[in-house]
Amino acid sequence: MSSTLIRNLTISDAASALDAMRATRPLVQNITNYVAMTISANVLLAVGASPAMVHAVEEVDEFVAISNALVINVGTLSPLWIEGMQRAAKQAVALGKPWVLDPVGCGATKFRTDFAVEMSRAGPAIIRGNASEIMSLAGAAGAGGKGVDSTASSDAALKAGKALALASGAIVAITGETDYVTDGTQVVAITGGSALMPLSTALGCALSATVAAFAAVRPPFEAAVAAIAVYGAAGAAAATRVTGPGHLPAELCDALHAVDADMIARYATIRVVEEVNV
Ligand SMILES: Nc1ncnc2c1ncn2[C@@H]1O[C@H](COP(=O)(O)OP(=O)(O)OP(=O)(O)O)[C@@H](O)[C@H]1O
Ligand SMILES: Cc1ncsc1CCO
Repeated sequence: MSSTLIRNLTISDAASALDAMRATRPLVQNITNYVAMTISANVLLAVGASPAMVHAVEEVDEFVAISNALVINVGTLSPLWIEGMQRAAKQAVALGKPWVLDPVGCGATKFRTDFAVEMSRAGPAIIRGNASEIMSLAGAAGAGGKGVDSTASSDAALKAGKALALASGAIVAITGETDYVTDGTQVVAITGGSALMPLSTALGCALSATVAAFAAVRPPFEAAVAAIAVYGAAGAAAATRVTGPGHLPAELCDALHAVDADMIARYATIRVVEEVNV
């Protein structure tokens, strides 16, 4: 569990994390699904990081060693990829590199759920998923889910998210209309984004990649909050420029390229909803 006290985490912390991330341009290794690859790479480039989509078991040890952070996304899972994911997670933990688990579609099939549970125990710094995925990963009742889409609200998943954080030792980020970040004890709520975002595929996957970029320069709790606030602000700004979900990914990338403290303050909020007593 994170020992970072997050009481004072603000928009200006998110903006300073963004500056730090852009200053170092972290190399983010993505073992991600076929659907998410291009949008994740474009989002990372637009926000100021350097993406690489690398998953072959023969090269993951070397690639994790040169990366600053890693994403493991189980969206289009197959046995060969599983081996690469297991090996990459092990290497990241051994080398002290932060990695983010995106448990796409957890709950849809036993194969995917069992593997997501296995990976949640393999040392991720952060787990980011939609409400149904987080509830399923936590073993909570009523997770629902329709394939890779959520049928639950992030509010309903908060209790499960806290339990998952305590059980896994990871920071858990639950996305939806309101996004939550928790270490199992402290909870931060972030608003932003747009109801159009779930109508464009893989924007959650691309957010997980963004969270990894921030984890290269900030501790996991702060990284997750900052990345989600930056992304939510850019998503909300992008949504003002479109008439439907079709052009949203392009506008999102433009907004992520332009996002700064003013845009974050205008379109996102960060609020501590539970904190530890000190
Ligand atoms: N109703 C909503 N209002 C505002 N923002 C939303 C809403 N639903 C989702 N978002 C935003 O969309 C982004 C992706 O979150 P979402 O929960 O849809 O991910 P996901 O289901 O894992 O996506 P995918 O599997 O398609 O990659 C987040 O930034 C989140 O804040
Ligand atoms: C649509 C879809 N199917 C498997 S992964 C993916 C991307 C969104 O999660």
